[in-house]
Amino acid sequence: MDVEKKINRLRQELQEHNYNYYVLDKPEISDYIFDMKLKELQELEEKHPEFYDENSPTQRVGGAVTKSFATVELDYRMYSLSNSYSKEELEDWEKRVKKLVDGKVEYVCELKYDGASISLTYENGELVRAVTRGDGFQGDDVTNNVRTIRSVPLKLKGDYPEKFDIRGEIVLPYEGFAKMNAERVEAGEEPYANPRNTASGSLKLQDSAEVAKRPLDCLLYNIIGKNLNIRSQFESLQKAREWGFKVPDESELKASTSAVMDYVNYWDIHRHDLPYETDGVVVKVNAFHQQDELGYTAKSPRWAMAYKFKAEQESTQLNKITYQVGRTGAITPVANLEPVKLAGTVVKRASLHNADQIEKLDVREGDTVFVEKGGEIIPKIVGVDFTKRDPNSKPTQYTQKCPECDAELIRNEGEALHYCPNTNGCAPQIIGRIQHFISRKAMDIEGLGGETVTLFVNNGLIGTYADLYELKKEQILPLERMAEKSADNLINGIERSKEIPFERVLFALGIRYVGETVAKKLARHYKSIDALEEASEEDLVAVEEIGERIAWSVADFFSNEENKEIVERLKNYGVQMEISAEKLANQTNKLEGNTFVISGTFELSRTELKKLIEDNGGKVSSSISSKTNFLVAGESMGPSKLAKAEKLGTTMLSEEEFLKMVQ
Ligand SMILES: NC(=O)c1ccc[n+]([C@@H]2O[C@H](COP(=O)([O-])OP(=O)(O)OC[C@H]3O[C@@H](n4cnc5c(N)ncnc54)[C@H](O)[C@@H]3O)[C@@H](O)[C@H]2O)c1
Ligand SMILES: [Zn+2]
Repeated sequence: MDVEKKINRLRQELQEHNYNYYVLDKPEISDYIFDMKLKELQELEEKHPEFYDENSPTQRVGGAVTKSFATVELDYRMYSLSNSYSKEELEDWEKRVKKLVDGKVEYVCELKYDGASISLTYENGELVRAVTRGDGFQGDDVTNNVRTIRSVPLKLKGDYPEKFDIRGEIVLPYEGFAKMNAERVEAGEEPYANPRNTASGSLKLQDSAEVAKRPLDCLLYNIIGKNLNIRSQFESLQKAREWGFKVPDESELKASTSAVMDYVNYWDIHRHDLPYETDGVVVKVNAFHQQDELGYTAKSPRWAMAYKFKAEQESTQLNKITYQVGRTGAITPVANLEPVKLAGTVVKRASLHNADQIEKLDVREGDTVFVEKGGEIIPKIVGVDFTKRDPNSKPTQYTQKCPECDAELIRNEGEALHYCPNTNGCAPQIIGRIQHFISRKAMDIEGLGGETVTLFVNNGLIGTYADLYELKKEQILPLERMAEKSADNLINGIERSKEIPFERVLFALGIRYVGETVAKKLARHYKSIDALEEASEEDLVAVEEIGERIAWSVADFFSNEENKEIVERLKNYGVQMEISAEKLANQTNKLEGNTFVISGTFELSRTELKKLIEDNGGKVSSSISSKTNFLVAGESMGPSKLAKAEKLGTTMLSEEEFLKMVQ
């Protein structure tokens, strides 16, 4: 192919991947493949300087500003990093460094945290601004979202300078990521792909209250400003710690690239013990005066180099594709593999996500596939080794029947997953639903665990969660491992669950897409199961924050006669199917459709104010935006909130005025 054409094609391709990665947070290729393509482009451009273009992905930071936030100029540019994948590349870099600077060079090794870059500005010890990297010159103002991250200090300690910027990475530690995904799966939704994209996506949410719920963390690595009196990168890390920032303490000072390689090799193995994802090591020339001598290229500092870990990938044979049925009937395809060792564990199964993914990768039984372990618990298939494909193999036909009950599967328009519609006759759904019903956040039935539920179902004692309320001690005593005392506990636990408030009962029913929050909203709005049952899809969509998908799912649940009967039975056993009279007496819809921000100090506590707003149907948000209807302003309210409210023309209320609204 003609070189110019090839260069242009690569540029276009890389730009598209940048967009998928930075703007949509949905990369379609692995980082390694991306880096190899970028390298190919770089080499072509070096050989053919006549095709130089300042807009090439080799010359520009890959991100972009979005339209959803205010765009702000960065006081100091944010760069990308050059990267290397081998000792040789690192040694070449060292040679270039030594050519350009005088004297002894020391290197700081830091872990390369894999998340979203952020720049924080502090003035007089207070966080005033948080901006994403954007295109490196200007970024998105995400201050309100970043304020909700607990490891970001809002006020500093020690002898910090009057004004400075600090750079870092917003990450989502594995534990929090796994918890978020467990909750999504609970609500019948597809899990998030990996911590990095979820962290970056979280930062771009419009509702800060939603961001606050995400267990994000902020790790800092660089202080920038004027007259800071800091002379090296290592000292800068130390200072940041002293002022109250979270700076991981794995960083080390090294005298040569061979010592750097020891550090890299150690962390390549031990990175799995860290609580968050890392994708390499960043090596930086320590002394700031040497950094100044080295300077920058169009895109990255010459004084730093990222050594990237290779994603852990192996190839193995795919023996069979099987299908699993979840509690909500969602089907997930699973690749059963010839066992292979990957990142220290033996892998036998990998996720294939859904039918689209299988089609996109064109995975077939008998193929040799590439398996990768990212932030996920279960590894995934990232590609097929087509050179090894049996020429007689045929494209995978996604199953049309439920593997458990043989029912014909359905797939709703616009949805990625297939479902088994045989809700009340499909074993994993029956068991999963009862297990969800008894779980801690739902009916919280003490003395009853998931395995016991399976035992009961398999012994024909129960077939729906309503059957729990008919269980007799005599029935369960003969079962394995059931002692007198545990049987009593269990029966008492079931009895006590009749006190669980309606909103949690609604969540416990396990209606697809009705998670905890949605259940609360529906309970508040409809107040009883009868009213909810009568609501049409149109009525439901009209409720604030209830989308079409949820509305459809709720209506679908109640259109099923068996479900209606189960609900009726629960009501007759005395399970709470409406908001209690006492609670109802305190609740109105006076503030429905209005969003409030509370700022300052009041006679009432903030919790009391918040409860008043919510009990009267209003919504509380932590930051002012164009969606805020009222700002309840107390004593000593923050000047930035006031300025923002004035700018947006938000109506301000005193405590007294607010109380009149809900009287
Ligand atoms: N898969 C895809 O489609 C796709 C598309 C675009 C980019 N990418 C990936 O993203 C990378 C390019 O992104 P980039 O330009 O942000 O470069 P980068 O992520 O390789 O390096 C720069 C970034 O590293 C981060 N970082 C983490 N720890 C650091 C530390 N201790 N010190 C300094 N910086 C630290 C900073 O946020 C900085 O902005 C590529 O390597 C590529 O693998 C992938
Ligand atoms: Zn089924």
